[in-house]
Amino acid sequence: MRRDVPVRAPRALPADHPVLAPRRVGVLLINLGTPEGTDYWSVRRYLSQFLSDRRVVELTPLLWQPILQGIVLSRRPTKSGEAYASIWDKERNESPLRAITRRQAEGLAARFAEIHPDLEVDWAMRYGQPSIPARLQALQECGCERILLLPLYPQYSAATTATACDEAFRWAMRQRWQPSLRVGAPYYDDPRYIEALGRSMLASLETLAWEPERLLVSFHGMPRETLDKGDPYHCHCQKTGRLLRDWLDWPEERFQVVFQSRFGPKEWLQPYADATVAALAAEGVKRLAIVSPGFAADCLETLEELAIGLKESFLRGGGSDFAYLPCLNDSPGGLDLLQDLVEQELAGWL
Ligand SMILES: C=CC1=C(C)c2cc3[nH]c(cc4nc(cc5[nH]c(cc1n2)c(C)c5CCC(=O)O)C(CCC(=O)O)=C4C)c(C)c3C=C
Ligand SMILES: [Fe+2]
Ligand SMILES: [Fe+2]
Repeated sequence: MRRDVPVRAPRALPADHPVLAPRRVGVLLINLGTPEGTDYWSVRRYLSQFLSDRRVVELTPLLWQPILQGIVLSRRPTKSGEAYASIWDKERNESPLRAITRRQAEGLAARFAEIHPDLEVDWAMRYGQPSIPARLQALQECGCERILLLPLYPQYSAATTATACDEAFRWAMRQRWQPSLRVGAPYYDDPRYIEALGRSMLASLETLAWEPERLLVSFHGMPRETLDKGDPYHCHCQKTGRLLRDWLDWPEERFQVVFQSRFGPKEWLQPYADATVAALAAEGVKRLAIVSPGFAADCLETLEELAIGLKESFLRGGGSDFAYLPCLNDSPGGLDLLQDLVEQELAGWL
């Protein structure tokens, strides 16, 4: 039962009291990050910060830093810079990941403006700009005493979700007056996520003049050993895949979960997307569709690696039709999902 709390008239603050902004609630959408440009140094700076993160490469820095700074970062920035250049928005000088994440935040802010005017929506990147500490600081300065961190990763992994939270909590460690922080849960099995994906895929499939013989559901890979160490990422991916197949009612023998974007010489989660596509083409499969539900926004790994690179290798191997089905991005269905997740995670705060 609700207790009746006596309402007190607001007291005037003493003249020398620090100025306080009106109390607000903040939401920070967090994605991975992206370079500032496609030139060698911009990509090198970004990769250096990303690949020095011990949540991403779990080797001792004594061993890894000489390899990273001396070998990896001498060649990879050029190769990755060329890949970024093939998908870059030259007019705004930014990557798709950055543009889409910003539009997701703007779209959510517009939706909440009338229903929750005390809510502030912002976005940040774990690597590069805008940084998590800078945007948390900005939210705090505009009066957010409560902040929801929403890592835009449906499937949890230490290399993505945990490191985003680490960065936010490192900022909080330096604050005298910390805001109350909440973290949105992974949503890999949320029926609203599965349905949004399913509907978006059906809409994309309807635009094709052909029917896929196979549907590949591709997730970003992780080193195989992270599974043995207890990272739930692999299980989350498999569950998303299974729920998606059930929702679509897609025949099991024409459906496969695969892992893409392998980095380094170690074994990663299998089956690999590139090897699977090559094998399917060799088997005589002609028509292939692929979707990547682990990315909330299209990015280098989907637009360049899948929609360009994998398509080329499938066609070269003998395939005739290849369709990449886009991420939810800032589509109406994508924004409906984000709005539902935010409202759910803010229960009691609004
Ligand atoms: C969605 C989940 C992601 C997981 C899991 C993940 C793990 C992971 N990634 C690397 C190495 C690289 N990833 C790169 C790009 C990249 N990775 C993700 C997401 C996940 N990574 C995204 C969204 C992007 C694209 C960023 C963009 O600007 O569009 C890159 C950089 C590009 C390149 O040089 O290939 C690297 C490197 C590791 C090692 C890892 C797990 C341990
Ligand atoms: Fe990655
Ligand atoms: Fe990649």
